[in-house]
Amino acid sequence: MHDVPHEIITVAQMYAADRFAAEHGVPTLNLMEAAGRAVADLVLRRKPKPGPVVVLCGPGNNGGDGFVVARLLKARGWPVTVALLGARDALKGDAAINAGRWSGETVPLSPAALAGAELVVDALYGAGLSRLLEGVARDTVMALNNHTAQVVAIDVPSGLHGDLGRAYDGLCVAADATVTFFRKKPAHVLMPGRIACGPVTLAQIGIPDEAIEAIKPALFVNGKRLWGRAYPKPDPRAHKYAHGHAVVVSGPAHATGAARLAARGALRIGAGLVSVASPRAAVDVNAKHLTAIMVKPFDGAEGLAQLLSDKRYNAVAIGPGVGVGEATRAMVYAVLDSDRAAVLDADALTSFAGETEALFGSALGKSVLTPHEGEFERLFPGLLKSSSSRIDAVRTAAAQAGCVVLLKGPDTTVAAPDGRVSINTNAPPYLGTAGSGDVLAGFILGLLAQHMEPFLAASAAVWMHGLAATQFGPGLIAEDLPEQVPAILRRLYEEI
Ligand SMILES: NC(=O)C1=CN([C@@H]2O[C@H](COP(=O)(O)OP(=O)(O)OC[C@H]3O[C@@H](n4cnc5c(N)ncnc54)[C@H](O)[C@@H]3O)[C@@H](O)[C@H]2O)[C@@H](O)CC1
Ligand SMILES: Nc1ncnc2c1ncn2[C@@H]1O[C@H](COP(=O)(O)OP(=O)(O)O)[C@@H](O)[C@H]1O
Ligand SMILES: [K+]
Repeated sequence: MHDVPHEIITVAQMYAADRFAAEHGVPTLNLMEAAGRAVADLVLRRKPKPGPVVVLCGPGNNGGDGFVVARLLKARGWPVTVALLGARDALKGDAAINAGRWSGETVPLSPAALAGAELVVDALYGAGLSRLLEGVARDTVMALNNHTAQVVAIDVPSGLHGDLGRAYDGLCVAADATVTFFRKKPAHVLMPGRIACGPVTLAQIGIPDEAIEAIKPALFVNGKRLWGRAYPKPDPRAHKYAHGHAVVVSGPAHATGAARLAARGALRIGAGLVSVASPRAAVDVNAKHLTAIMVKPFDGAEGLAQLLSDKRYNAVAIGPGVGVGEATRAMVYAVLDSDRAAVLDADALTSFAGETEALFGSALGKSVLTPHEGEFERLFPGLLKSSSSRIDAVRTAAAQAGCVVLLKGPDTTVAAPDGRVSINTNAPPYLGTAGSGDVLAGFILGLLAQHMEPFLAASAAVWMHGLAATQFGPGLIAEDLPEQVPAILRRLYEEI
């Protein structure tokens, strides 16, 4: 398994990690030296030939890191200028010490200081900046974002808030690459911060790893490190029922494709058997288009309840294509009453707009809700806007619903009611194509059928979905996604 740490820590937790290091005998000055060295190393990797560098240094420790970078690059013969925000004698602590060790050219920060730079190191502010950029810092960042120099940001692109994943008023440095320390912060994975960072390098600078055990983060980059150990693996003793029997509820005769996309996703990801529960009037069309997947006729919510009384069906997905209204609400209750692991998606969510109290009051514990932003707004009106970040919004939603909630998007966020949250970073924009969400519901369903717990199943499915899209590439349509799974699984089984 790859060993880039997957925990994400908040700004407050980062300060706690610093304190932990200091209490365990690691001088903060050493951390700053190692941080600056990691940044200088990245600069040398990105630009092997020396050229004019301007280091923008701010008034805090981020600026202190900048002074270290300036010194290390100058020592290798690079032409380096430091552009300092504020007075040099206003610097404190380790930053002041490193400013004292800088013997090169220092000019006041201004847009003019960027002239001639081929590379700019952004050491103005770190992840803890709790206000918008103002004055000369603002003017310089605006000039920098229109400049041709490549930009390497220290910790975060200045102006970006580490916990929120955005700048207060939208203005932050647009970096070509970012180096951060110890663990990623939310800003490195949430949109639009992720774009402002460019590729993020995680540098270990001497903070003991035990600090993570003390901090106990509940936020994770979605990936194998999070769910690899829980992922269902081939077992020579198993038979198809050991891999679960997944059911997807089909819509009426004119809207059956979505259910079949989900069903195929569930089958490809390894459910032992998959059935499409089909309204009788849609049996013909479903049967014509399905082979390995079975068709099970039913009528109405009562019929669905009767069907699900067969204990061999252990996971159910409902929503894609089923239509909005009372009939769907009744079917959702039939699914929840059956006490199976469940995926509630699309119309199964929209049908509860304005009536969420009853839904959240029922036994949702084994369910995963998979809204996109529109559906999320219908279920949790105003929550996205009133929350400080997407992480807080989805975490609150999961606590309110009492089950796993997955908010789709380029930074798909999955939250469990116990507070765990994963953020996905591998999804390409061409996933925004009709029916890709239906396949995602099927992937989750297939993993639930294989007895994975809902938070890890949902997270793993999101990651597989993103990788399937990346692997197929541009031109993707929803049908392509399940067909990418075999190649992904072949590699995955070797890695977990
Ligand atoms: N965490 C770590 O383990 C390490 C962190 N280092 C660096 O330290 C940085 C964090 O240092 P700092 O906490 O000094 O952060 P900054 O360097 O972002 O500076 C904060 C400064 O900005 C100003 N500021 C921020 N918010 C303000 C507000 N609301 N109102 C007024 N002024 C405000 C203040 O002057 C404050 O001193 C990180 O970004 C990283 O670059 C490194 O030195 C190495 C070790
Ligand atoms: N810009 C984007 N980048 C990455 N993934 C995206 C983007 N836009 C949409 N997606 C993904 O595409 C899928 C769309 O699902 P959904 O909105 O339910 O559509 P549909 O109902 O057509 O299947 C989700 O998994 C979502 O995360
Ligand atoms: K910075």
